[in-house]
Amino acid sequence: KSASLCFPQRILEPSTVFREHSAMADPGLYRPPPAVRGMTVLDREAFTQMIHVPALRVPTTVLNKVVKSLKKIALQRPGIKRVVDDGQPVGGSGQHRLLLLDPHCVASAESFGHEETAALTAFGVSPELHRYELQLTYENLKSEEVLRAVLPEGQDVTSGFSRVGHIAHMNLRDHQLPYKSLIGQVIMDKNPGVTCVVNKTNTIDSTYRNFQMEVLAGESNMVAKVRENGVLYEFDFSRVYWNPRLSTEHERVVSLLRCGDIVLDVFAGVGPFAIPAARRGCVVLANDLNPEAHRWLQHNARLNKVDAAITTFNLDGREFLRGPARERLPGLMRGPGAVHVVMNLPALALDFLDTFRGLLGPEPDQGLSCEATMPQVHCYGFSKEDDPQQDMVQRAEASLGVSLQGRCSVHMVRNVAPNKEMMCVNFRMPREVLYTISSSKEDEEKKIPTAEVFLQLSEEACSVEEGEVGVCYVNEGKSPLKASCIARWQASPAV
Ligand SMILES: C[S@@+](CC[C@H](N)C(=O)[O-])C[C@H]1O[C@@H](n2cnc3c(N)ncnc32)[C@H](O)[C@@H]1O
Repeated sequence: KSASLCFPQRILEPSTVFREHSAMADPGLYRPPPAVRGMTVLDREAFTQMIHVPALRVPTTVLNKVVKSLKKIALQRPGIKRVVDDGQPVGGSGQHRLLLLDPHCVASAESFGHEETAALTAFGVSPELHRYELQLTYENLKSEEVLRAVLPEGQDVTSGFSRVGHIAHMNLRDHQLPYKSLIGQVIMDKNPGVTCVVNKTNTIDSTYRNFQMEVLAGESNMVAKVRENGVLYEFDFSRVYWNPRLSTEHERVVSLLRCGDIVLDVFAGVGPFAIPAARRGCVVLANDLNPEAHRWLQHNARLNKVDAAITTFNLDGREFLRGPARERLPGLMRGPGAVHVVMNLPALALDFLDTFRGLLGPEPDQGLSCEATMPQVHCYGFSKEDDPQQDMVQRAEASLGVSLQGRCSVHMVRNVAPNKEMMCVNFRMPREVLYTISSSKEDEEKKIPTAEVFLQLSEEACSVEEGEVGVCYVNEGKSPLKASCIARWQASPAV
C-alpha cells in the first residue's frame, strides 16, 4: 500500500546543516497539503506530498547494529521502511544503505546525542547527513494528522472512540458533525478490524441505558462479538447497554466470589457479572428490564455453556427483588454459599435499596438471621459531590433507613465526566433492614430517625466534627448519629 516504496526517491546533496532547509526543520513536516482543509468527502490522493528527511549512509556490514543503536532517532511512520537503497546506479557496489532519520529529532550532525555519536564512531559510520526525498501518502499519516489537516484550524480534533467488537463508537462534538462521514471513514481506514463507525446521537438517558446511534461509515451490522476478561459476549450494540470501560470493575467484583456462592444480579444487562460468576461456579439469578438485554443474556449464558447455572428474569428491579429474589432468599441464605447482590444501574440503584426494607418479613428464630448469612451488596451510583464516598454512604443510608457507619466500604470505579464519579458501595445487608420490626434495643439504636423531631442539641453534640459520630439525646433515648446528620438537623427549621 505504501506508495513511498514504489516511487523513485532521490537523494539530494549531502549536507551537514539541515536547518537551512525549511521543509526539514518544519515541525509540521508531516502536515498534509493545505488543499485538504475543509474536505468533507475523503479524497485519499489529495494527501500525497513530497518531503525531505535526513539520512545516514551506512555500510551493510554494520547496518543491523547501527539501526539498533539509532532506533530512538530513526524515522517511524506507518507504512514507511526506514532502511532504503542508497540510490547508487543499478549495478553499483550495493555495499551501503540509507537509514532514514526522524527530521524532528535530527536537524544537523550536531543533533546526535552522546550514545549515537559513540555508536557511529564505533561502527565507522560518517555522521554526514544526506537529504532524502520521500513520498508521503494518506497511508503514512495517522488519523489524528489527517483530521487535523481537514477540520477547521484551531478546533479540537479528538478522534477517540470506544471499540465494541467491529464497531468504533464515537461521540462527536457539534463542530465535527459536517465532517462526520469523513471522520468515520478515516477511523475505519486507520484501525484494522473496525468495519463500522457509529456516532452517539443522544445522551444516555433511556431506561435501558442504550445509545441512539447513527452509522457514519462501513456496514450497519450492530451485532457485536466481544471478549471481556476471557469471556465471549454477543449482543446488538444499538439495543442494549455495553461499556468496554467496565471490564476492570466486572473482574473486581467477580474475583470476590467463591465457587458455590449465590449471585443476584438485579440489573444484569447482557451478563458481564452474571456469566463470569456462573463460570466461577456460582448459582446466579440474573434480571434485566430490557427484553433485548434479557434475550442476549440468555444467549450469552448458552454461548458460554453456563445456562444451567443461571436463571434469568425480565422484570423491573423492584419486582425481581419482591418476587423471585424474596421467594428464594431465605433458602439461599441458609445454604453454605455467601449471597451477593449486584446492583449496577448507577443513576438509580441507590434508590432501589429501599426495596430491601422488611423484604423478608418478621425476623426468624435466632441463628437463622445471624450477621454472616446476610447478603453482601455491591451497589453502584454516580456522585458529583466533593466527597463522593460520603455522598454514596449517606444516600445508601437514606434509602435503607439505617446507619452504615463502620459497616461499609466505598470503591471508586471510574471518572465518568469532569466532576462526576462512578462509585460502588459495598456492605452486608443489615438484619434490621431485611426483617420487619426488630424490637431489640440495639437495633433501634442503629436507626436514623426519619421523622421530623424536635430536639435540644447538647453542647457535646454541637462540637462534633464532620465525619465523627456523636451522641445526642432524642426523647430521652440514646441515638448514635453521624455528624453530617447532625449538621443537616441543625440546618432544618425544626431544629
Ligand atoms: C448500567 S447497565 C449495567 C448492565 C451490566 N450489569 C453491566 O455491568 O454492563 C444497567 C442495566 O439495567 C437495566 N435496567 C434499567 N432500568 C431497570 C429496572 N428498573 N429494572 C431492571 N433493570 C433495569 C438496563 O436495561 C441495563 O441493562
